[in-house]
Amino acid sequence: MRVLKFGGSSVKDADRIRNVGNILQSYSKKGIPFTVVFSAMGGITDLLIGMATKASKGKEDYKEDLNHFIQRHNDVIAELFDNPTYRKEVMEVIQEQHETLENLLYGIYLVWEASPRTMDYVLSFGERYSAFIIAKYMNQLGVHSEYLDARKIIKTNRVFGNAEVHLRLTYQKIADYYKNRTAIQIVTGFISSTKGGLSTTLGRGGSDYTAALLGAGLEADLIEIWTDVNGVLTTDPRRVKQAFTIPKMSFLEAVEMSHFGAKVIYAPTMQPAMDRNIPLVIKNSMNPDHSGTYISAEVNLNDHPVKGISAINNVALLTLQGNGMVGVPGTAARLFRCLADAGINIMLITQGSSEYSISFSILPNQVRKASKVIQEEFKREFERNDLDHLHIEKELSILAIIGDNMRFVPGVAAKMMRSLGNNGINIVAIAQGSSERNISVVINKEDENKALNALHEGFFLSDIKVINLFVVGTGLIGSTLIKQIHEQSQSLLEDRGVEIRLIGIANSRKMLFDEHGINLESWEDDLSRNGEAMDMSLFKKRMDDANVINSVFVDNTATDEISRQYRSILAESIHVVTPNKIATSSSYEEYVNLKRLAQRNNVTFGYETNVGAGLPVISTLQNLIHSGDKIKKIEGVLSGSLSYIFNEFDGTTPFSTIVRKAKELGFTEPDPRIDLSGTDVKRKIIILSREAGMKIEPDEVMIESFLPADCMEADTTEEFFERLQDNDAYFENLRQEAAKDHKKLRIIATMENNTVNISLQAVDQKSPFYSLEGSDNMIVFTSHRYHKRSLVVQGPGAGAEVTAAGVFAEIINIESQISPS
Ligand SMILES: NC(=O)C1=CN([C@@H]2O[C@H](COP(=O)(O)OP(=O)(O)OC[C@H]3O[C@@H](n4cnc5c(N)ncnc54)[C@H](OP(=O)(O)O)[C@@H]3O)[C@@H](O)[C@H]2O)C=CC1
Ligand SMILES: N[C@@H](CC=O)C(=O)O
Repeated sequence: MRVLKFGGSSVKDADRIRNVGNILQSYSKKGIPFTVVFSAMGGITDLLIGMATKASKGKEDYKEDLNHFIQRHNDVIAELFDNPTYRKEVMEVIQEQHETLENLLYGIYLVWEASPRTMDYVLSFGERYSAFIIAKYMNQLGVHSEYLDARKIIKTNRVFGNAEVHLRLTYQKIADYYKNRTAIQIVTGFISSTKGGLSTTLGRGGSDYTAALLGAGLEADLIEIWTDVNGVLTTDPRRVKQAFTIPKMSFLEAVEMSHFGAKVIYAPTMQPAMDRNIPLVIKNSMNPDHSGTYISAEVNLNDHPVKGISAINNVALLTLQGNGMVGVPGTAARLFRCLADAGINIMLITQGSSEYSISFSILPNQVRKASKVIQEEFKREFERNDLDHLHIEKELSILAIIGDNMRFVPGVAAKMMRSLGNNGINIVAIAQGSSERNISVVINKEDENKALNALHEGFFLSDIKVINLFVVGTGLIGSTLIKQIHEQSQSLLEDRGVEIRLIGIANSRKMLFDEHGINLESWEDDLSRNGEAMDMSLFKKRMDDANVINSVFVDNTATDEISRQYRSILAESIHVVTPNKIATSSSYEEYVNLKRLAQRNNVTFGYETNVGAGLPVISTLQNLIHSGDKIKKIEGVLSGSLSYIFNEFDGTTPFSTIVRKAKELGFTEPDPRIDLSGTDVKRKIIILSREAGMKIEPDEVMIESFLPADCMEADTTEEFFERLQDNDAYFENLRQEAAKDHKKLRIIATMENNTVNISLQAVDQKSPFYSLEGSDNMIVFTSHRYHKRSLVVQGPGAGAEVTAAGVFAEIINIESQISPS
């Protein structure tokens, strides 16, 4: 025998009832013996409560609710019953019920009173209507069924609203009633009666309870709870898109999950099933082929240590602390006794072994009462300052990871803390039950979504990791980066299990956000059409508000307006990746602070593309240093644009024309004066020197300027090009002087003996820099280990594709940092 139960959402209208009819018909055809419990149609119980409450206050508009109630049921009957005989039969009975309910409400309206006892009677109409209509409908479908009012078989005490069941009597009545019945019994959920026949109700989750009682009374093989989701999910799917069905769980795991907010099944209702060891299955009436979640006594040691993640939204944490608690027996007993006497439910308790404090969480609406009873109970201790003030924190959430096998697997708690810590989520309190089936943390409510996603990814989605991008700067590098991400996204997902989502994007004019991911094909149009005015502080706020895990801020601008924000962004545990060199080459203090902040917050500060664009220059240097090498000298051609300009400058084309070409090719900075003045090279050699261990400030770099003074006095880029043109002969002269000695012109930066300089040099064939091509950079490291022959990094040092690829690589590498294992 199976007991099936369908909740209100599964029978909320005629279509849904037809769907349930199909499910039951197929069971009947397969010859599976079953009985079915029904809740009231979705929304009906609330409607009944509303109309009775209005009537009890003398408000005549209860009649509107009543009409709505009558209409909803009449409509369903009209839609379901095409057979006139059945329709007539159903309507006659229902019509009578309408009148009874109408009279009952009128009575309440007259006496201005709806006691819990009357209320239970009013509420019984919801389940009685649904079960009766469906029983008749099943007969119309050809499935021999009978309506069973559960008040006949479920007997309770007289605690109206939340009655306690007389189990033995109820089981006996169930067994007796079902004996020798051939028709399928269609039973009202939620309602019951006293021995004397007064209507009672079973409280929250009552229809599930009815099913569990029937299961136990009939010694069923299986209880099927049909709802509108595919079983118990790993976590709330409205918060975590990737939540999925837990195929199997133990009774105790299900109890833990439901205590911590999972609404699929109400824990106490499972008790009869647990007592008699009857498995339950949670299924979706809208997706009957889905196997749902199977809940039984079985604990499978091969199962994942964590089955689900639950959250209780909005709790308060109270902390009682003071020296007067240390070593004093009975303090905790007094605390919890006074709270229990006040009817305050405690959801989580934690006490450090120092015994200096006890923290516990309760619902926020009970804080005032709790505070009052604690002040009274510990009046003397507070007066003598043995206890400090009661500390109250609100706007918190409890998150719990749940699983039977956690106790056998070391490192689960560590992984939980790491997943939260890596995403900058502060933990206010931690508790673990001695069953080790549950580890709970208290966090700020505003972090709840992010925390659920972080934990879900950490424990369940090791195969797919999401990186959420916030990109500022959509010029040459920014737009190339987005293009590359778009082209690569499918294979990244398939080959590396990395999903990159562009959540926010901005240029100097507009910004646009979409927490589900901005379209990587139409982003440009979307940004210009739908974007709002760019405001960096608002951009940061949006980033905070999105509160998504694994957030990466990418700065593709060339301005310090944006790089000034890194500090506060890193402090929020958001990774920063940037080709913009301004921050790392500004004051030494800023450079060190940013690196420390990133380290402290467990996030990446990625600036590999600051030197050599896509070339592995900084990482090579860092590897040398980390492995204990000492850098003696760094010498390099560090500017891609200047390299290109001097490689092309062979006397056939004027200098100024080649500079223009370098800009067109995307080798120069947005403002080419930054390259031609040596500022860009200066920034790069500062960064390399710092990486090599030198505490250098920008004003300590010596630059031998090679530009005529009037060029640098130009106010605009265009004027700069005109002045360069005026000086073409000067540059040609420099070139010819060098060529006379078979030399080539190169801008070379050097760091040696704690001094750093940049100069225009004419180099001969013996120089490693002589034979550079295109936008080549060449960086020569001489170190203790590389002293006979230096270590050389060479390759294109500028250009949109290589630079964007370098930025992209740093973003992808963050995946290893967010790896849960
Ligand atoms: N080119 C190369 O080979 C290399 C470049 N880099 C670095 O890459 C960075 C980007 O260079 P590139 O793409 O050529 O520059 P672009 O001038 O092409 O793009 C700059 C982008 O930044 C935006 N921007 C400027 N100011 C702001 C602001 N205050 N707020 C928001 N957005 C702003 C611009 O907006 P808008 O579109 O509205 O003007 C534009 O989208 C630079 O820091 C550069 O040094 C590093 C290595 C190599
Ligand atoms: N403008 C820069 C680009 C890379 O940083 C250069 O010319 O090297």
